[in-house]
Amino acid sequence: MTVTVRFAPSPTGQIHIGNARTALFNWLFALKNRGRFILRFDDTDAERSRQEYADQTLYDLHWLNIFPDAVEYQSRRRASHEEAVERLKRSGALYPCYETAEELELKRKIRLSRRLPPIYGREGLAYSNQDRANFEAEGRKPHWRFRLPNYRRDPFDPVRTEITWTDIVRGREMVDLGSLSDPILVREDGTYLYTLPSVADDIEFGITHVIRGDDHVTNTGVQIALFQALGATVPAFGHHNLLTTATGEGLSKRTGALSIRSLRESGLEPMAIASLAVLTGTSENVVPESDMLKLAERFDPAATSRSASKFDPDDLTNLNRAIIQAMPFEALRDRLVAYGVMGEKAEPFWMAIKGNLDRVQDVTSWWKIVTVRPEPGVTFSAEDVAFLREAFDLLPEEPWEAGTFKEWTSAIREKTGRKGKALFMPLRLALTGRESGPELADLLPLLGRAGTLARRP
Ligand SMILES: Nc1ncnc2c1ncn2[C@@H]1O[C@H](COP(=O)(O)OP(=O)(O)OP(=O)(O)O)[C@@H](O)[C@H]1O
Repeated sequence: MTVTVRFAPSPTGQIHIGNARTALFNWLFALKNRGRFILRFDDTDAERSRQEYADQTLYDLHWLNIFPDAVEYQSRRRASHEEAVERLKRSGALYPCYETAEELELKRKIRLSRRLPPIYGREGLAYSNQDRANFEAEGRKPHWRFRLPNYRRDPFDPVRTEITWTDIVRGREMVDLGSLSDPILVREDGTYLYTLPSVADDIEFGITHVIRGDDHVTNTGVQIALFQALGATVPAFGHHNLLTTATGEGLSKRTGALSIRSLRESGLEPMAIASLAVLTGTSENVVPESDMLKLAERFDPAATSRSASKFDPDDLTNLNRAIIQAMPFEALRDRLVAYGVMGEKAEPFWMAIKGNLDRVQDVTSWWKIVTVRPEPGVTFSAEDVAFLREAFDLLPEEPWEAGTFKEWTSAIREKTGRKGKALFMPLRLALTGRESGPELADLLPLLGRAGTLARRP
């Protein structure tokens, strides 16, 4: 059987780094198992769902190097959901209830006062045809609840209501259906809650593994029961921990915090984001992987920790730096052109500069420093000006070789008696206008003799 997974966001905002974690867990699982990855938009909430968010999600996934085998929209699958509802009604697994929200609240209070669990008492199951006709005559419309099964292991065992499964991420898991109300699957107005379309579509698309955030663990107990009630094979389930902001707040598509779009627009590399989204909150070291197949090799869902994991933007910058440093010039040539970095100096410039960049876009300022002039703002003491003038006068004639910089600084040391920081910092400031940056030995050939002398104070 082909492994088939799905990522099922609601198109109600910009997907964030936590959603990307779910998408990547599924994508890497599919890659590892040569399986299929379906992107399913859970867009049955017509009020909040928007096509532009769906389009944006697909764009974000492509940018992260996730390429769905199929894209589906739940809103276009109503007929298939209705068919599942009819089957459940026929088998008695779905039953009509007529209580208003106030009546339900009152019942809940009464059960609590009697020290019974505050769950729905299944009164709807007891209605006669006449009761139902009376409710309808009052103008009430039914909502439909799914009768959760009670399991009896053998006739001598008490009734068991636990559903267990072996979670791909968390190991042995159990949900006690006895502690839950029979869930409403169809509202009074005929619209569906999340559970039914989700299970009906998982069945129809042949989903073999449902991998998602642990906000769904309890849903899974109910959903397994629903798969069974619909006579379908129950897929395997995996629930990974959720990501939070660095200060521990939850993420939501509606706020736009840590959205993939904002991370992309801030100039981060997709593999830095993917590496962090997958490896953070696991027992794996968060080290950058430069392509998806390598990340897939590292990916082990069972290594994921159970508690929520804080997403630290500083980690992301460090990963980004490491990924940039490992990038061959060829892979970047076209992108650099877009920043104006081109010509014969482009490659040696990249090699000299790449270890100093947080983001690729930072090349612009360095390119200007190298090809035009240092950023203004440095003022030298009279003593340093004298030193620099002396130093620049010692600059060797061209042609230059690999050892030219060393030769120059040895001559400066000998003539001026300066060494270490006292020698190198004024040189660096004069050549680049900055206190830190690439090796001066690598920069010098880029400046050339004329360019270097032009920086003499
Ligand atoms: N913070 C998070 N960390 C990891 N996974 C998450 C996080 N938030 C949501 N997910 C997962 O992303 C998938 C898509 O979920 P959904 O579309 O409901 O997103 P959401 O961000 O939870 O929703 P909302 O639209 O309410 O902000 C689900 O599998 C869910 O478990």
